[in-house]
Amino acid sequence: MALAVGMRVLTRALHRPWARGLRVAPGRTGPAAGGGDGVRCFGSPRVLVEPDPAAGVAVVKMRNPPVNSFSLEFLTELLISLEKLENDKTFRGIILTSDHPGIFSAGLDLTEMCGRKPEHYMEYWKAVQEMWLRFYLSNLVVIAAINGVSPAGGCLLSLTCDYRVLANNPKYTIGLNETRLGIVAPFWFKDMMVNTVGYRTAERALQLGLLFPPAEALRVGVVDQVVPEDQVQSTARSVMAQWLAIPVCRPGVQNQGLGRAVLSPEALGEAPSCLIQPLAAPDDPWPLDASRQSAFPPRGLPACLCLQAPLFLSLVRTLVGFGVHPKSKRISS
Ligand SMILES: CC/C=C\C/C=C\CCCC/C=C/C(=O)SCCNC(=O)CCNC(=O)[C@H](O)C(C)(C)COP(=O)(O)OP(=O)(O)OC[C@H]1O[C@@H](n2cnc3c(N)ncnc32)[C@H](O)[C@@H]1OP(=O)(O)O
Repeated sequence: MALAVGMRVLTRALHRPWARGLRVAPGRTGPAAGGGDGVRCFGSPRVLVEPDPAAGVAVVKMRNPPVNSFSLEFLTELLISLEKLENDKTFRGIILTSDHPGIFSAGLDLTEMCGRKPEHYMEYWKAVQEMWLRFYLSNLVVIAAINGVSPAGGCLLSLTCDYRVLANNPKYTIGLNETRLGIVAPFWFKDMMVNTVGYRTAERALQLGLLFPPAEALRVGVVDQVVPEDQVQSTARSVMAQWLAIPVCRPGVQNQGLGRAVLSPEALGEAPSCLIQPLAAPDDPWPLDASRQSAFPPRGLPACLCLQAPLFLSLVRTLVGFGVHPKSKRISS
């Protein structure tokens, strides 16, 4: 299904450039997550924050209908909310969830990735990287309460979290399905998966673009807990309490070196400029040999990405995931 929808979105974006405007969700106020008096929700059109100051926790709800895809506007708002919470010493942890049960996030907004100018790709890609880095390196404990389907970038976002609770609904699949869209997951997506589920499981999952239903997701370790749908939020809160009982939980982990396992100079900001590298750069450390050329375009590569072949190829070369050439087993760590 993800494949069909992905293709449909990409094709439509090419033909309906005018339809890419902002989707503004209505604002909302309400009681604090903890039910305390006088504490109001805040946030932005696409991100709702329900603070529970007494517990030191805020529930951050993604609300970018219809599928919480990562549009540039949404990423910007999400990062602003995170920064606000990080700068407010009241909070030590956040629970990341969807305001629209059924869909945690459809991942990157496919309409941001075709039919645009190179500057837009750079801006967009930078925002995607920043989202990843900021969540991954946050000094807040982040628990994902995954209350819906979570492919590709949606899965990546959850992988930045300290713990993942998934609702037990067979429709709520999770994984890095990029290859099914004819896209190669960037190396840092891949590294996050390797760190979470181990090399062999990640290798197979990325090559086949597997989306795991809850039981499988738990078995391979892409999520930490699967609970009945109506217990996702309460479980996330219990887990958070466990984490917050440790005085230096998240910074402590980073001090031990675990939190920076996949960081590299490329991840820290060079990728956008790599996006517009000439296709056959003379200093290419990994020249496009015949075997790899034959891998392009990958079967099922969306037409719009083919049209942007130079950009796409240099991106693929730079943001290495598993298996541009499936037998290469090239690991960029
Ligand atoms: C700058 C970089 C330049 C080039 C990039 C090249 C490579 C970089 C690779 C980076 C790695 C990529 C990571 C990603 O995250 S790619 C996105 C992958 N996502 C998916 O595969 C999910 C696709 N969607 C679905 O499977 C379903 O929509 C979903 C989430 C299961 C929900 O199903 P359902 O409730 O039935 O809803 P619909 O399918 O009817 O969808 C409703 C509506 O939303 C549109 N839509 C769905 N997904 C996306 C999306 N990712 N981006 C944008 N829009 C999306 C869908 O088309 C419908 O639109 P409509 O107008 O018909 O209402």
